[in-house]
Amino acid sequence: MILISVGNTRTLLARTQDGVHFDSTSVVTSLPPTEILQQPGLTWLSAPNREPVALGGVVPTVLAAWREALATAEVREPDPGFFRRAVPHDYHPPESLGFDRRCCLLAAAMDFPGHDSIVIDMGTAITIDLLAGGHFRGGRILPGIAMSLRGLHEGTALLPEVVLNTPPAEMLGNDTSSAIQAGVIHLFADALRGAITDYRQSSPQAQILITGGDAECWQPSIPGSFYQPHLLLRGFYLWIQGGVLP
Ligand SMILES: Nc1ncnc2c1ncn2[C@@H]1O[C@H](COP(=O)(O)OP(=O)(O)OP(=O)(O)O)[C@@H](O)[C@H]1O
Ligand SMILES: CC(C)(CO)[C@@H](O)C(=O)NCCC(=O)O
Ligand SMILES: [K+]
Repeated sequence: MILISVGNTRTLLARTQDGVHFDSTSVVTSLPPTEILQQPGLTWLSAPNREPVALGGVVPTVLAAWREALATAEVREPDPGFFRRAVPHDYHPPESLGFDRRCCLLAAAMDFPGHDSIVIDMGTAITIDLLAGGHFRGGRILPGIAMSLRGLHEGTALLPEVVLNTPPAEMLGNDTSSAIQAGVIHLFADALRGAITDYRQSSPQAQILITGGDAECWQPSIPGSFYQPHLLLRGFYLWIQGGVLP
């Protein structure tokens, strides 16, 4: 099966035989799907006799462009009813819960039944969601790391665009760049730790699953967390399969 997941910054293009191992690459979401399909390295996406394509994401206009570009393929889109049954929730309105959050919650619910999970997705935006007793209890949406750094640069005259070092940062910065490093790294470290502490008041045993473009370098600063690079793809696969495993 081929999986296409449209994120705000990057679009994941993946292929799997078993729903466990994923061959994946990503392209910038702003590139038109027709151009992506013509890239030499991606012929498996557009080859004749191609396998079924699962399509999902969080950018409606880009999803529409993909539907058009894939017109001749067998395109499968996730069924909200299945999600609702697999991961009951009170999100309002229910359909507004982001596709990427749903995929990660579904993977956590189906792969770790009986476990409560705090699901952290560090992408363009960051989400910190609580799955407890098999139900999605709600979560937090934060600006992402790259977006926050860009915001400081674009909203001021004197702050440069900074590339973030790997956490931890020094407590006190003594030049502009170090002060931004200290500010942004501590902002997110404190936000993640705070959410974990708060959520564990109701779910003391909750495990921490962390995924998304910025997850790998942040995982070590969240003690006890598990880096799950393919959490979204795994959930997307399970969703499209309707929970039936091969
Ligand atoms: N090659 C890359 N290009 C852009 N951002 C990257 C790259 N690798 C890692 N990142 C980091 O990943 C973050 C974006 O995460 P991700 O790739 O999960 O975004 P996304 O798929 O657009 O997700 P979302 O659906 O949350 O918008 C950025 O904050 C950036 O720092
Ligand atoms: C929160 C993001 C941007 C995270 O990628 C995405 O899941 C999204 O656009 N969600 C829709 C709004 C919501 O989940 O409430
Ligand atoms: K994401």
